[in-house]
Amino acid sequence: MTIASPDVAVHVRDLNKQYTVHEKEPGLLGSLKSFVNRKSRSVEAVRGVSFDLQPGEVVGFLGPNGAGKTTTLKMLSGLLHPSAGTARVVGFEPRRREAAFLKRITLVMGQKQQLLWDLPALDSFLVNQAIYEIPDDEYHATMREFTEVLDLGGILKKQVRKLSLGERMKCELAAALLHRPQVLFLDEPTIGLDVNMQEAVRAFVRDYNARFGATVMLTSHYMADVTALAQRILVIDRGELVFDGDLGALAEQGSGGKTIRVQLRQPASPEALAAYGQVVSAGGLSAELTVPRAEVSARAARLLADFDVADLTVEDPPIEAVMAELFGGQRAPAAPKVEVGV
Ligand SMILES: Nc1ncnc2c1ncn2[C@@H]1O[C@H](COP(=O)(O)OP(=O)(O)OP(=O)(O)O)[C@@H](O)[C@H]1O
Repeated sequence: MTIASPDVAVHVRDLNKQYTVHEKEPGLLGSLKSFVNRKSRSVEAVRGVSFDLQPGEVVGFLGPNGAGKTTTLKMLSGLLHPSAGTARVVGFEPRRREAAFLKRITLVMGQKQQLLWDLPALDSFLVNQAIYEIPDDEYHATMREFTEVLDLGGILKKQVRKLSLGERMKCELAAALLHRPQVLFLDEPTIGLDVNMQEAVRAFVRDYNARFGATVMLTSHYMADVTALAQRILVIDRGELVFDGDLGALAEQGSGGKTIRVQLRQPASPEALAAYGQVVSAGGLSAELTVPRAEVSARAARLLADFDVADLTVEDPPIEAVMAELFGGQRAPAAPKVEVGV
């Protein structure tokens, strides 16, 4: 059933996805064995996930490899049917893939290409114009904007196969957003790109969000993407949502301390600073210390009292450090259920 005029952009309740994986031992004998005694394994990729995204929100969707991010985004785009639970995106049930729904969303997968390989990107854009029934004037206006913002001028007429990865990704983004979707599911949109190109993609997404009030759900292994774009973070681990909050609150999850950076007017030795925290770097007039979270104020006050301090800042640990702490351990994946069938 389709629900019109939603208050929330994305509504997810108790979403589950199980994959059934058939297993076969290697070689001819393995093939014969699987013929008479087929083994299948059920993988619970997404388990009981619930969240709502408000219109215009930009949300970072993080988690270790195999956590269930792509599976969730595919369910929200209607490419996969949930095994159980509810998903509504701008009021539509994604699995139905209604035309009105597809016009409002897009899914960009950094690892998969959607452009026609042997043709110039411009031809793919025209195909998308026809698919999404974009009126000519809107198409030309959007193309003008995207060409300028993404600097597509010199590459639109080149065969896609001859584009660099960065150039191709810019064209992929333009093609995927040509119909001005309200909800963007971006799965690793900057993967493999150099830092300049990553920044260009980020700037484009930020600008699109600001101008069209689009809702964005973004996965990325580059934390800079997430910290630059997302106000809110969802963390999924082994199929379950384990965190939903802002970046600062995520940093609190780690046991690591905060970073105090000081700029001094008189040089101080690392030994002198060691009494105030764990010295990460020191030398001359600047120093960086890690201090236990609970003692930040007291240590900062002592530093200000004991040294001639020109500047002092307190920062959360880099989000990479928090994620590495949360997921760095080589934990076994959720124990799969093994089913033996004939
Ligand atoms: N088509 C499939 N058939 C069977 N199992 C699958 C399939 N796709 C994904 N899985 C399994 O589901 C789990 C979740 O995979 P998913 O791709 O959603 O994770 P992810 O968080 O996107 O990982 P990554 O960051 O590595 O891309 C993994 O255990 C994966 O092996």
